[in-house]
Amino acid sequence: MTVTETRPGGEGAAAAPATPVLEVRGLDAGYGSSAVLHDVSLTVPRGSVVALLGPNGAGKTTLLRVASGLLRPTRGEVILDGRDVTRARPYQRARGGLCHIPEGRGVYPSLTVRENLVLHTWKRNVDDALERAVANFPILGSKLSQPAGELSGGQQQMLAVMRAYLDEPSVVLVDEVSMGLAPVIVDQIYEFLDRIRQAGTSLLLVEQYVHRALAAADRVCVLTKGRIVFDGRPEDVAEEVFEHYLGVDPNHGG
Ligand SMILES: Nc1ncnc2c1ncn2[C@@H]1O[C@H](COP(=O)(O)OP(=O)(O)OP(=O)(O)O)[C@@H](O)[C@H]1O
Repeated sequence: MTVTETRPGGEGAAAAPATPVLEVRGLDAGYGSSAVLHDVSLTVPRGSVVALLGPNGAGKTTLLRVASGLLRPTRGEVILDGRDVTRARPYQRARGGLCHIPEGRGVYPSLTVRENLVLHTWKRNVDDALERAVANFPILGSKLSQPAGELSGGQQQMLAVMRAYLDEPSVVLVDEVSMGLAPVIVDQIYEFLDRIRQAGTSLLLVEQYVHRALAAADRVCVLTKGRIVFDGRPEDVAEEVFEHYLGVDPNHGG
């Protein structure tokens, strides 16, 4: 185990254990006159992993953007740790315990690996943070002085996901973390996310590999054309949902 501490659940007093760490209720959102999300509600129970699945263009990234405050909904609420943050700015939600790891490599390419890590040590001792990063992803240890832009895609993703540990969030939104990566690297990143989860952090995962997401998740929400069409346990996802909405064989691959 390289991540062992229990998460405090962000700034201020932690909410009661039964309070979901994140809830969105009745969200409508879009871009200009283009409506994307329609009456979307979703709950991330404390300590759980929720997989948000759905076809391309369904609105998964849009939902994460609304949850983290990058996009203002036209209707509905976002509740973080029992507090209504619908009107809160992204940095206020970050201070409240929400960490958003966006699609693509969320690193500063011209800064060194060390500098990228140190940017996320506002809650931590720098030496401890570097040590933890290297313990989780040893390859980063030999690259601390290199610009992050010179790392491979997988190494950049390792660096990006370290925020899920360094920021000490209560909930992490992870968007397409596997995109374009070799399966062996994806395995390492999922092992890291599992350690984060075991330490008490909740996760909302958008993932293109349906079966990998189902294996990691306690709960699954399927979004299609901006509407939730399934919300339940991974083992209860019906064949029809796999075939019609997710486009994968219920038993293999994907
Ligand atoms: N910045 C933007 N401006 C206008 N329309 C956008 C913008 N971002 C996304 N959209 C549109 O919103 C819809 C939902 O996009 P979104 O990226 O949320 O879907 P997604 O489910 O994450 O898709 P994917 O799996 O392909 O990443 C799409 O029709 C997309 O074209």
